[in-house]
Amino acid sequence: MTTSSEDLKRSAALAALDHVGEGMALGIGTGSTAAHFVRALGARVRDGLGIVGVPTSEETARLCAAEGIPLTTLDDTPHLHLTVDGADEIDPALRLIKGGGGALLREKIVAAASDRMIVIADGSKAVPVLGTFPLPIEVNLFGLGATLREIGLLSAELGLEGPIRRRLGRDGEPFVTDGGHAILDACFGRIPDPEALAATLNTIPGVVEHGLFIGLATQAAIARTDGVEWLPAREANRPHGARP
Ligand SMILES: O=C[C@H](O)[C@H](O)[C@H](O)COP(=O)(O)O
Repeated sequence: MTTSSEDLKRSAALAALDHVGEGMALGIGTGSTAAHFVRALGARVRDGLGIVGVPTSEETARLCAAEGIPLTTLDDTPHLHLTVDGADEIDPALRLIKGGGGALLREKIVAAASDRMIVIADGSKAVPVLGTFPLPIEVNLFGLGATLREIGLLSAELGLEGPIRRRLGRDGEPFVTDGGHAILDACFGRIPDPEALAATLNTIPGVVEHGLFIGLATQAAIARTDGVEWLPAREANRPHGARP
C-alpha cells in the first residue's frame, strides 16, 4: 500500500496532537498540513477536550469554526502554551521557511507568543540548507517597487542572487495577505546564513515580515513512510524561550 503525502501530513498532525492537553491555549497554524491538525483537534474537542485556539489566518479561523473549536485572540489571551503549524522548509537547526500560503505575519506573531512551537510536516519539507523554496517576504503596498529594489540590493551584498517576484493569487491577480499587504517571493536557491538575511530584511523599511522563522520552533514532527521522526529543540536558538 502506498502512503500519500496527505497521509504523511496527517500522521505528523496526529503526533503533535498528543502534545495537546486539557486547558491549553493553542496557536493554530495555516496550510494543508495544519488543516489535518485542525480536523483532528476538532474531533477531540467534540469528545470533550477543553482548549482555546488562536488561528493564524482567516482561512484557519473558518476551518476551526466549522470544526467547533473555540477561538480567542492574542488580545484576550496573549500567552499561548503551544503552537502547532506547518512549514515550507525545515533545516536541521529547526530554522524554517514559512509563508507559502501567505500567513507568515500572523503565524510569526502567534509562534512568538507561544511557549512551544511544534512544526508538522512530511519528509519532503526537511532540507539540509534553506532556500530551495522561494522565501516569502510580506511588504507594505506603499513603496512596493522601492522595497523590492532594496531587498534585491541588500541580499546581493550577502551573495544572494535570484529573481524576486510579486506573488499572484490563483486568479492571476496580485495576492493580498490577511493584513492587506503584498508578498514577494525571493528565489535565492540557497540561504547559507539565514540569520544574516533575516537581520538584513528586518532593517528594510516597507518589509512587514519575512518567512524565516529562527529560534521559534522547539520541535518538529516529520512524517515519513517508516514513521514520525521528532527533531529536538535547540533551546539556544530560542530568544522567546519558554516562560513560566
Ligand atoms: O503561509 C502558510 C504557512 O506558512 C504554511 O504553514 C506553509 O506554507 C506550509 O503549508 P502546507 O502545509 O500546505 O505545505
